[in-house]
Amino acid sequence: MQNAQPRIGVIGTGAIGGFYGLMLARAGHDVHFLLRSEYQAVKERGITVDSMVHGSMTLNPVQAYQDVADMPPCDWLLVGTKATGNADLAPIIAAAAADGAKVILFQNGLNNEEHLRPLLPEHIHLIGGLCYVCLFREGPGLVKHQANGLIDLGYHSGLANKEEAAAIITQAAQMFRDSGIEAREMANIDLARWLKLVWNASFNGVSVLLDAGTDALLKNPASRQLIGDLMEEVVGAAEACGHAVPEDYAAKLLKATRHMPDYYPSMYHDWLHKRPMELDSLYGEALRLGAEAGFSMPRTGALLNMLQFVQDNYTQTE
Ligand SMILES: NC(=O)C1=CN([C@@H]2O[C@H](COP(=O)(O)OP(=O)(O)OC[C@H]3O[C@@H](n4cnc5c(N)ncnc54)[C@H](OP(=O)(O)O)[C@@H]3O)[C@@H](O)[C@H]2O)C=CC1
Ligand SMILES: CC(C)(CO)C(=O)C(=O)O
Repeated sequence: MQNAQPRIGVIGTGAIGGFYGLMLARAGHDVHFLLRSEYQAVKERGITVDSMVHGSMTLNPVQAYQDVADMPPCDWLLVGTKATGNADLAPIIAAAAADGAKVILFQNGLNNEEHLRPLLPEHIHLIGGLCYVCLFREGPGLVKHQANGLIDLGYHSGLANKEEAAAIITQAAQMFRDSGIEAREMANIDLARWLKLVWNASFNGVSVLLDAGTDALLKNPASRQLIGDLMEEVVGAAEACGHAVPEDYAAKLLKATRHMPDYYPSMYHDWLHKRPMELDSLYGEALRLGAEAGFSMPRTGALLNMLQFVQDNYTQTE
């Protein structure tokens, strides 16, 4: 049974979960937030998004939970955790989901839905969501929003037929648009993931290794060349896997990045705070799929090896 007003749950209230959840709540939706380390701070002071686009926005009080067992069953679930924790995600999603719930996986990388699907109950509709937004956590319950917000949404799997799946995506897109967020309906979620990866596989890892944001990386000819070459490699892999990438896609992304404020990607913040980086979903999966399609990605492979070294150093010394 769906509620008259759909109930929305946010699993993982960090930068992405905090921002999109707050935007939906601000538009009048009934939003419930699952938190972990920041639960107490959010219970006391709420969630604040300091946005360079919308100004400062605070949601207080917050319908916040520390234990998924206390959450009411939700019709929509927005998953804003890092892909590194996906092995533990399925029981949490299943516990928070109403019958026939629509679960939107707001994560970067490839094949996230592919790995999660077999672990989820059949009744759940699984949707991929790619967020073109610049956010980071400044402190407990405090999110900085620097730019953008567009979401690409595509149905991955569930009991819906083709028409029903398209209707679910239209409904999701409308819910975000009504809350002031641009949303596009994507017929092919795998293509949407590859397109997003062109930016993430290049900027995310290089920002960590060179300890630099987008402005510095684009200003220096050597790093600009490296970013461009990495982008072209991912475009090549996507095409080898059968995806039609728009013409001059890498050049267009580089141009769009010049118009963004100086930005340090989400992986940079993981490195800064010595958290696991999304190495497998951003790099490992692309290398595997590329290799299966007979496409070699030497630059991406080298980047992954260096990032693995960096991560091993800080995880093994703690
Ligand atoms: N930041 C951005 O601008 C963008 C990020 N993305 C993608 O979005 C995804 C989320 O990134 P982002 O929001 O930056 O990450 P954050 O680290 O800011 O947020 C992740 C949140 O998930 C919480 N969490 C993890 N596991 C659990 C759990 N088991 N129960 C409850 N909460 C949990 C974390 O809590 P805790 O603090 O306790 O660890 C944290 O609050 C990633 O895949 C990223 O690549 C995509 C586009 C842009
Ligand atoms: C491409 C970008 C900056 C969103 O626009 C992003 O996905 C990230 O920081 O991980």
